[in-house]
Amino acid sequence: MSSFSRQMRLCSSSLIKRFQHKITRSFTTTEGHRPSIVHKRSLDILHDPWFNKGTAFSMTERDRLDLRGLLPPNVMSLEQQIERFMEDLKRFELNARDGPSDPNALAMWRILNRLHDRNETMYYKVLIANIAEYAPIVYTPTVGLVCQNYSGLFRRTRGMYFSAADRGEMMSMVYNWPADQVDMIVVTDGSRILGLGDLGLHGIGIAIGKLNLYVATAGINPQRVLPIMIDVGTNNEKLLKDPLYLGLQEHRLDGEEYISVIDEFMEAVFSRWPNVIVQFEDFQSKWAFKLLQRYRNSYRMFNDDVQGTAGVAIAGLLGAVRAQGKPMIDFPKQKIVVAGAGSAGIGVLNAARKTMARMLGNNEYAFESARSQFWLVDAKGLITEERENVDPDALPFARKVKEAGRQGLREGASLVEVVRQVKPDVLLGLSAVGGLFSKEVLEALKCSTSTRPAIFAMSNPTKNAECTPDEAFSILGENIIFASGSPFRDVDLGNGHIGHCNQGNNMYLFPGIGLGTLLSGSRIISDGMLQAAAECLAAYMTEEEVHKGIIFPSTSRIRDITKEVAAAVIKEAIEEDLAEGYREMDARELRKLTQEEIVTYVKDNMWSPEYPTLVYKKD
Ligand SMILES: NC(=O)C1=CN([C@@H]2O[C@H](COP(=O)(O)OP(=O)(O)OC[C@H]3O[C@@H](n4cnc5c(N)ncnc54)[C@H](O)[C@@H]3O)[C@@H](O)[C@H]2O)C=CC1
Ligand SMILES: CC(=O)C(=O)O
Ligand SMILES: [Mg+2]
Repeated sequence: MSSFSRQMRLCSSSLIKRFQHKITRSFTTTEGHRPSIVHKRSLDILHDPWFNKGTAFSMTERDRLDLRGLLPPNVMSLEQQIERFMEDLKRFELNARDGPSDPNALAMWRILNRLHDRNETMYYKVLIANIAEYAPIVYTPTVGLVCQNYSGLFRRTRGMYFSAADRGEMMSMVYNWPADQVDMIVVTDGSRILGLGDLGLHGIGIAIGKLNLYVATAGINPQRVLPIMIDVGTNNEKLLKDPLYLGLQEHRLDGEEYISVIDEFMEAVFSRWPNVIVQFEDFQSKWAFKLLQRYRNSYRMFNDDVQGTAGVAIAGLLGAVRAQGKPMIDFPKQKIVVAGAGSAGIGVLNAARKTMARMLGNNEYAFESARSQFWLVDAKGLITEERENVDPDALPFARKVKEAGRQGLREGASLVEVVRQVKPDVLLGLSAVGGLFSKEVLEALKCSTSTRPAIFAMSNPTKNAECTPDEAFSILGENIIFASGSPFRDVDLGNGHIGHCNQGNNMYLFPGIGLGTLLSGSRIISDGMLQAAAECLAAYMTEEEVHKGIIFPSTSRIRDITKEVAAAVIKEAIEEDLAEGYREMDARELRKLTQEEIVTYVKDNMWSPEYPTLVYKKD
């Protein structure tokens, strides 16, 4: 290049730069401050890439554009949004290179999530057809990883957010949701997400995951589900310090202040959608029981961790009795050690005690004597009546001191000591402590008096399982029953036999409980309806299956089992005179249905993903 032409180029490029600089300056000083006129509001703006600013919408804009409640409460700048995006992108590159936390699963979640954002019909068609393969992606275990990385993964908003800062506004905010009909809400306050602790606002991922299953397995119409996060702060110090955290950066509300937020939320959603069903999910135990007692007789609600888990565990425990070649009625003779005295563990114990009492004659004496079948171990060891400040929910299961002494046990005895002395039929873990059923504990279980001991390692996600099926089968041999909360592969025992790994997860019940309640039109969810759901699941497995150690159906059959569970719930609601009907099926018509007709009624009301023909009509 000649020196002349080089000079010309330099000159023209500096001119262009100066000119560009001018253009940019004039653009930012005039255009940047001039408002853009939009002819849209609410979700339509968030779904429009031209106008969407995501979490950067200011509070005044959110009010002006009916966006309040549709976004996480923390307002971000564009720079912060980019920082969050880049951090996520870098983490993804790192994961793909070093493979720390199953990058494939997270990559699959992203691909499925993008499809979910683009085309719900296609998304659910894919999910239903491949439910066994993708339930572990949209639900446990991957959903746990998603919640842990939520601020990086957040793209298009989904669901609603009510925060402590919205007090006094919730009754009007619910109208920002575009659907006039909502059948199912799953709500969390993010305080105990799976076994991962307080994840604050990021817990919305679990509400989304559960509702994915409602649509895929119970056929609830996806236009009528609503995931909700109630952000009352977080006690997770890492999130409190994270400049990119999407939730309120203050400690959790407590006491009356906390209750008043939840009360306001319940009033607001039931005032707009009087027929909605609200599933409480992953609330820390401290509030799970209190809120359940507070609302269960006045609202259509249930707590999945307390009641759904209990039903699944009862079905599994009855399956384990059958697998021993005994009739279910022998259940009250089972010795059961439970590790974990939180919402899930106590929920299971209460339901198991009631089931035993019913089998023993359903009187006070039976209820009292059933309690001696349980040993409850928490982080401080065996719970006895000697324990100071014992949680009132755990108190009914505290062992009497003298009785424990006769068994060679004492207050605070370790899990291994308890297993050694009790020689239980069942060892059930809902402790959120991965590996709690150590080699020593499993060795101790060899002394079980059962012909076929059962191990339920129910904590989620995978890394929190109390033990793996490989560990259980390798130490105890093939003559055991094994179930885990998150999915594991069956174990090849090397002798031509397979060690079956059951998935013992409330996913087998909550969709059917919700669907059955909806279609029965029951105003509450009674103990009887929950019991009917559990018994239906227990009876679903054939003798042949339980003898092979298969006590829960495979996830590929979950849509069918959900239909049966829903029918059982409806039948019970009719028998208890709670059913008020649904749409054209009024209470009188419902009462006329045979068992078979109830199942058909359920099937006919399950949404299936098919493209409808669309026509345009002006408002
Ligand atoms: N498979 C399923 O369907 C379900 C599984 N879960 C799982 O159950 C676990 C617990 O849930 P929550 O009861 O709500 O939690 P939580 O945090 O309220 O309770 C955990 C309990 O485990 C006890 N614990 C802690 N360390 C222990 C140790 N070393 N030995 C014995 N106990 C110990 C604690 O003292 C506490 O009582 C979670 O991992 C959750 O994912 C919960 C619901 C359903
Ligand atoms: C499965 C479930 O609800 C939990 O782990 O919390
Ligand atoms: Mg849960």
